[in-house]
Parts: sequence; C-alpha cells; structure tokens
Amino acid sequence: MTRRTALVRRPGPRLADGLVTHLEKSVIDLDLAREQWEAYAGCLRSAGWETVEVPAADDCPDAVFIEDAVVVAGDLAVLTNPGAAERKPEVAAVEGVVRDLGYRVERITDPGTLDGGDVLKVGDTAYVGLGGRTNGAGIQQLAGHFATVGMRTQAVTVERALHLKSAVTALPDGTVIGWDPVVDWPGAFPTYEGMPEEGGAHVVLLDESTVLMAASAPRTADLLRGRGLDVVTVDISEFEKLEGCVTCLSVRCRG
Ligand SMILES: NC(=O)NCCC[C@H](N)C(=O)O
Repeated sequence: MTRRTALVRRPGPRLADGLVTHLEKSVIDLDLAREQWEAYAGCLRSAGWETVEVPAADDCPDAVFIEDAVVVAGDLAVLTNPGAAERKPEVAAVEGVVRDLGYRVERITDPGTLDGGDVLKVGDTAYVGLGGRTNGAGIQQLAGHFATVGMRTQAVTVERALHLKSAVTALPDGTVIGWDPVVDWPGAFPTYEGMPEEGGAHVVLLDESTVLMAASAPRTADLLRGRGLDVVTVDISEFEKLEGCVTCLSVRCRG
C-alpha cells in the first residue's frame, strides 16, 4: 500500500453539546467551527493528503473527533469502543470506509474500552494511555491486534489529560513532545521535551519535515521552526473549547 489518505468527519449541528471533562463548558460558534474544519481539511490537502469523509453522525456531537473511532497500523484498522457511552454510536459508520480503503478490520469489544486519542505510534511502538477513556482490557485487545502488524504496545498512565495525545505527540524524528503540567510519565518515552504551550503538545505529521499545529501555540511553532521543521498552523479554537486538538480531527492512513 502506498497512500496518504486522511479520514475526516464534518462537524454536526449538535457540536456545542460535545463532552468536556477537564475544561469549563464555553460557547461554541458553530459557523466558525465549520469554517475552521474546512481550513483544517484544506491544510491536509495542500500538504498532499487526500481527504476521505466518513459519513456524518449528526446525532453525535463529538463525531468530528474522528481519531477516537478508529486506529490504523499497516493493513489493519481497529474500530474502537469509546470509553464515553455518548460516543459509542460514532464507530459503526467508520467500518465501511476503512473496508473500502482495503483495510483488514478488527475491533475493541466490551469490557475493553479504547479511544483512538489514547494511541500514540512512534516507530513500531504504540504508547497507549490508560486513563479516563481507555482501560486495561482495551489496551490488551489492541496489543493483540497490533502484534499482527509488528507493533509493540506499551501502556502509559494518563490522569491529568483527556487522552494520551492531549498531553503528548511525537515529532518526525520520534522525539515525544508535551506540555509538562499534564504529562504524568515523561520518563515513559525514550526522548521527551516539554513545549511552552498546551497546544504546542499537539502535532500532526504532514511529512518527514512538516508538522501541522494549532494557531494557539505560536511560541512552540517558532521553537520548532528553529529546529528546522516546516510548521503549518490552523485556528481550531472552537474544537479546543471541546478538548479537541489537531490530531483528533483526522486519522492519517499511511502505507
Ligand atoms: N482524540 C481527542 O483528543 N479527542 C478529543 C475528544 C473531545 C471530546 N469532546 C470528548 O470529550 O470526547
């Protein structure tokens, strides 16, 4: 497989009813959210990614955070079993899309729960957040599935953030970056560096030298540019109010 396809899912009319766990609820501007989502998808396409829309799930306020519904690795797509009951109906419509893309499909089932936002792949290691949304049974099931594509799985406790990838992501060279106040176990990663802003913990790898980041982390963007990376920024303020970040608005399928 050689592909650079990104799954995305349009925000629905009930976006403002999305869950918040570590933040106070604030007013969401739905029109602005829709514009920001278009701009985000446009950034992916400008960087050479084909975007594929998963059918909207308008009854599910958080469906736009498509990363939580499916995890891909090699030829495998693992449909998740989200830890929040409200989000479980988001998963069903993803299956047809990943099958059409040629993926072999497995799934996380009860009593296991797992949100894709808890899965950080770095090389052939998948770090998986054990916390509010993902439990030990979910991680065990994922480890079994990932073993079939040569990925090893390591659990990392997450207590101060919604998901592991709300706290840390990885640069193209494998360095794990995070925002120290919400990183429970920096020592879990071979290399870890704290970034100066919360939004600076989140990068989407567009290619080997380019990352996509939220506009809310300008100091981190400068810092990463200083390290020789190309940095593309996009304003996702309406999704940040719902504890979303750049990673959770797409699923990158590389092969
Ligand atoms: N992967 C992610 O970080 N997803 C963000 C999900 C935010 C959503 N409001 C939720 O609480 O599930």
